[in-house]
Amino acid sequence: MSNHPPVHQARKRFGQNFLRDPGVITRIVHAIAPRSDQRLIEIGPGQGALTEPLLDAAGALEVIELDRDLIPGLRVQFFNYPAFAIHEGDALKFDFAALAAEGETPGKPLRVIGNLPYNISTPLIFHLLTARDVIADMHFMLQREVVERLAATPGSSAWGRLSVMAQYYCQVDNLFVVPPEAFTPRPKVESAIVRLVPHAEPPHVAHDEALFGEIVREAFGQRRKTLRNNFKGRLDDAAWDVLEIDAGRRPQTLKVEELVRIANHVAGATP
Ligand SMILES: C[S@@+](CC[C@H](N)C(=O)[O-])C[C@H]1O[C@@H](n2cnc3c(N)ncnc32)[C@H](O)[C@@H]1O
Repeated sequence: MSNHPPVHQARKRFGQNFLRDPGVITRIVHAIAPRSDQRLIEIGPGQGALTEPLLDAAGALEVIELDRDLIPGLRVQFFNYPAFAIHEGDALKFDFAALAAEGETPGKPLRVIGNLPYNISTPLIFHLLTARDVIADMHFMLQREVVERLAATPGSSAWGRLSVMAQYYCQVDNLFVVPPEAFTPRPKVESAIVRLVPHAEPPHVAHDEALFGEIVREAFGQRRKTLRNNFKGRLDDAAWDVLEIDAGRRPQTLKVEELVRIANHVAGATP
């Protein structure tokens, strides 16, 4: 059992919407299924809605919290848990690879969890993807629309750069929707829980991942244009023939594997 935290006024600039619904909290913890031999990292513990059941299940937990005013409350609340640690700071700048290399179990992959502030969710996911080698999996509560983009399939309206980059590096599962009433204060939009599990090896390997990222950005830069127009400076009709991709298609229809094929062709063609 934890101690009772002091009263805190939710702050908009830190994207604070605190989870209050015990049924939703149980469902999230159940989906994560934490175990005592795992290294759990929670981003943005807030007032500990997820922290407490995660700690009870795993026995150990580290949190990263940016709002300094929440830190004393967390210290009081989890005073009785010896294996609870707080990292004060910005998760967007946090070195997850260095964290995984240190501590009592260096090298143990991290399980990252967070009910994330909506304003930082996409950059934070891109930041975490750079540390994917030290991450076992990630479970996030995000704006429902962002989860739908992460887990989209080619051809759908939600399919875009975020879907491609997430699915290049991870298996992505849209788990369930969480209504605004589950939080205080209530957000204006619906939320959803997503699971991202980094692939040990990407199923389709881009030889130059930075170039792959550029190609994906260019592909979706102007969605209404055909591939021929979007890649005018890079690929001519002969190249599209070699790639066996119809240059009259829209970027929205491209699969991850096709984007990898384009990037690898461009990489090969670049002197
Ligand atoms: C949506 S609230 C979730 C709070 C709590 N986990 C819950 O479910 O009730 C987001 C939390 O992330 C924290 N936060 C915001 N920006 C952050 C950042 N860049 N790095 C770490 N924590 C951040 C906020 O202060 C807040 O505690």
